[in-house]
Amino acid sequence: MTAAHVTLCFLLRDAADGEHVLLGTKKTGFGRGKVVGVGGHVEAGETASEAACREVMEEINVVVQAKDLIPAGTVDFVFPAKPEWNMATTVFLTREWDGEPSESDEIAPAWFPVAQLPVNRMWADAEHWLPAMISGQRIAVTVALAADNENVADVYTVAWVDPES
Ligand SMILES: Nc1[nH]c(=O)nc2c1ncn2[C@H]1C[C@H](O)[C@@H](COP(=O)(O)OP(=O)(O)OP(=O)(O)O)O1
Repeated sequence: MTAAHVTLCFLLRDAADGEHVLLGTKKTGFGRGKVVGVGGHVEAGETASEAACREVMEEINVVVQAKDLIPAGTVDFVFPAKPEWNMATTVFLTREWDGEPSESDEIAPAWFPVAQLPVNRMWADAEHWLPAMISGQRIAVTVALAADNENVADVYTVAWVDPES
């Protein structure tokens, strides 16, 4: 599939009521108004790790070092009714960063309990892959969106092997 290469990076921390993940309300561009992961396009000459570190800095003002990124797998978002929206996503988790997440022009971050993700405000596909990745499963997921570009038509998941390990 022809697809833009993007990254997502999920910060994780433990709290009294269990594990929390940092998501954010997208303020601009693709997916505006939805609660999404922090991330964006991999630019020419960048690795996915470099892009993830840059995006967390740009979007939530924290420093994540590439060595602290935990590869979680990939998600290919396929929009059959809108192929120009197709995205090939490299997903990372991290438990280490410097700074306190804060709002940018692009995203308003907030912590959510992993056990209670705000699925009604997220892309409909997120519940099919995000909890599994946060739980430590390394997976390669293909999501086919429905004709409305919102609902999920199909999800296909296989084990993922890190090509860099
Ligand atoms: N079906 C889907 N479910 C989901 O959870 N995230 C999705 C998705 N389809 C796309 N995404 C994510 C992946 C990517 O991080 C993001 C889109 O990238 P960007 O935020 O960079 O796009 P924008 O066009 O807003 O920004 P620029 O790159 O600055 O133009 O949307």
